[in-house]
Amino acid sequence: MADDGMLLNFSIPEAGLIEKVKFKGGKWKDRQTAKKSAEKWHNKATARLTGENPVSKKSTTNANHTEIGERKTTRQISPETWEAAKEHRGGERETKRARVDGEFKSSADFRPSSTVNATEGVKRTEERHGGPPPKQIISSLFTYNPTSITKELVKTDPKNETPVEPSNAPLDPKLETFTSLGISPALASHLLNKMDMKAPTAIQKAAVTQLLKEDSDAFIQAETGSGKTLAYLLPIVQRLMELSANMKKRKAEDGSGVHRDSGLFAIILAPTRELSKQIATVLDNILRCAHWLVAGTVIGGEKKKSEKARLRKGMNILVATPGRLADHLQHTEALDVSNVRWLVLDEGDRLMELGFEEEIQRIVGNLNLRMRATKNKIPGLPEKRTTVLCSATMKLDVERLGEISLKDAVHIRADPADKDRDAVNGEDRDQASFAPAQLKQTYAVVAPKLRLVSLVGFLKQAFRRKGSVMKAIVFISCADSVDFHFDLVTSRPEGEEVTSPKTETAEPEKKLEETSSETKPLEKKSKNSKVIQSDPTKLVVTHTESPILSPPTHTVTAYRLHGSLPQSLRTSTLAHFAKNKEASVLFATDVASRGLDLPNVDLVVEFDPAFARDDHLHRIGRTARAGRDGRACIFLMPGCEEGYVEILKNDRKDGESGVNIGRQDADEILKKGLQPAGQAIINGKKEYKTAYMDRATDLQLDFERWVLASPARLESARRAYQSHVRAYATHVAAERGYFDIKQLHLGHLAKAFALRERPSGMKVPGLRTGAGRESKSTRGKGGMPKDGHVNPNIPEEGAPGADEAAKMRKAVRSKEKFLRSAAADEFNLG
Ligand SMILES: Nc1ncnc2c1ncn2[C@@H]1O[C@H](COP(=O)(O)OP(=O)(O)OP(=O)(O)O)[C@@H](O)[C@H]1O
Repeated sequence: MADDGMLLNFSIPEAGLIEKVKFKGGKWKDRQTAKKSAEKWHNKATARLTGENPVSKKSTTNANHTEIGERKTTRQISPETWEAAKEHRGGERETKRARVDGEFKSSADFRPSSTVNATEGVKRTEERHGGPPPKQIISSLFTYNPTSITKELVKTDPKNETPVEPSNAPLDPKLETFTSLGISPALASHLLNKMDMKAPTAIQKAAVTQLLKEDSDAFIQAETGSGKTLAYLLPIVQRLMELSANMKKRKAEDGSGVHRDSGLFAIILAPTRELSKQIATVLDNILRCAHWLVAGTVIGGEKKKSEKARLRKGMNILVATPGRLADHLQHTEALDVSNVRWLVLDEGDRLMELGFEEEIQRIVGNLNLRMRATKNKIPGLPEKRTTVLCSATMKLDVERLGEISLKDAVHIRADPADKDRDAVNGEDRDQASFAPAQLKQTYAVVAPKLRLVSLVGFLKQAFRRKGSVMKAIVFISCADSVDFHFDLVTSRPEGEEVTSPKTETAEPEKKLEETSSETKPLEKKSKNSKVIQSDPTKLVVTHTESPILSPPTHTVTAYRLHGSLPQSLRTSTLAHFAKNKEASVLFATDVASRGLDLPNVDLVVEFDPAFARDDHLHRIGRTARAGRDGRACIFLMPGCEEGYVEILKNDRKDGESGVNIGRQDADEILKKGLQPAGQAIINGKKEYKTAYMDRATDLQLDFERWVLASPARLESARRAYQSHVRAYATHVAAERGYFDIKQLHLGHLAKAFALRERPSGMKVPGLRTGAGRESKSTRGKGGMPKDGHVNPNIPEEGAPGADEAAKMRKAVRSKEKFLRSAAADEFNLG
């Protein structure tokens, strides 16, 4: 009705108020796109005129931040939902939550097993926490994402790429042999025939020559997978074999050579039990050609009594963890170290990182003291002890370890030219360590909202062709997040049996009261409320098949590994993963990054970038070992994180050129991983080029529903998210410019954990406790870096653009508040 009293009375034509345009000419695809957007606009405009609900007419794929109860399984919002949303925004009636049928209509790839629908899950959460469920935010995956600032560094045609010579491979057996380094023919033929080692690697050549020639201390530095273990073991075994032969010649006491009672001659210290066991296995393999030499381990994890009994029986080479050895030195009389002439500190930087400085000081002091007190010297035994420090990377704390343990040490490197090159390249690259040259590195630029689906897409693509990727390791920043991702990818389709022959379970140890399987969802210890899942029948699953990652042709097994798992489980999981000859993927924290020699790992994914460059080098070093090929991909978020490409360039000896560093973005990953090759016909329609977006959206919604369907999963997702954010704040100061916590979009990131809640309203009862990565002194309140810098892009109050700035400041403040509230405990990285 018009203001002047005139009454307008006309009917709406059937075709609508606004005439529809016909599109002619051009490509069919362009016409379709134009038609669709015109239709959308037409519906909206008609609805505005008629006062109808526009969304009920048309799909709302791009509806951003729809604060409503729950979305239907298809991406259309029903009239009831629309009503509910209207009421939610201040309508008169009581807010209704939209119904969800819990059915997975759209994704062929992923269907959760639970028959519990999302609304019931939320209700149960509500009962548990005694309050209304938090508002749900269902945002589109493909809108409001930050834009990337990097481009492909060097676009080379793969055909024109010159093959890169492996840098950690064994040398040419025609030119170099073990015997030419001074290794006895017996030992050399054992290496060849029983261990399939024809020639030494470059670091073995340098180290064996040096350590057989002189008794001076040494620092062995070489890239990952270059054979450092044999580089220090071979000279020790060779020298002991010579000692034994000499004793036989001299007809010592009982006329025999070295045997287990002759004394302990060498100690090898490694930072973890896993590594110690690995070294002990290599040593046992070598000693098969010198069976009179006996090796043993003291690494904890078993009763000290049995370790003492072994020490009493006698051994010539001991592999130990520092804590346990220091303990035995103090309390086990049978442990006589007066004859120890070789001390090896393997993975030196990790020994320091794990805080073994004091123990190592005690051990070195003890060895010095007992050596001086020795009266009965064995003829042929060196006068002086040789200490060898080993590391793939060189950090300040390795230098400190060197100060404690080494005297006038020789620096042994694989390529003697490295020193000269360092001198030319200046301080930054001095003593730098590099990734193996043959390793192919890529980085994936993925916005926070797209991280979860992109990871799944990436892995699906990697395992698509049988035999293309045998084993992959996905590095994740913290234990909670490992658990979440493992549980998600191992969820079973509806109605399928949970128990599978590939599922390994174990009773949890006292410290870890948790369970993680589809039927027995993740429930964890609550620190504050003591709501503890202490049912001893609950089991921990560490490996099982992953339906979502398995292509139709074969099965992919998923594993998980982190420091909060009981030692026995960690060991058996690693052993199982190492032996598995089928496609498998290990989700792990940095506990799997150092020294572990897992065969046939073709791909390393750094889903969460490492806390420091050295850790990154160790992680990617799990592949491309001993001259073999390997691939590594790091996920970076658009923006400041992309600056990390500089670090990737520095991984390479060739430096700045950036050759061999490829770039991918989320669209590319999703297209390859989720969209089948060729053009498919779905529901009678030809798939169009953005089909991957629909698939990704469906997958994301499936994940979100999976999380919502059980209170335990919801809790696990929240815990993973919060631990992840706190871990993010602990990147080393030098790299915080790339990983700036203040630039992190917490809301978007929540979507990567399949959460639909605001970060500020998230409550996690009883986060897992555990040692944080950095000491308290290096972290400020709430896990924020002490030197957390202020974003220079935010103008001061009163300055131009101050309104926007005020909003940004508010966002930053609430982010900090969230971090503080979430950081009551240390996050668990182990
Ligand atoms: N001379 C050789 N010929 C063939 N293979 C070898 C040789 N030396 C070592 N290897 C193999 O190379 C792999 C890596 O060896 P090792 O674990 O000692 O490397 P590393 O330098 O200690 O690596 P990291 O720094 O990651 O600990 C092992 O599988 C080992 O069997």
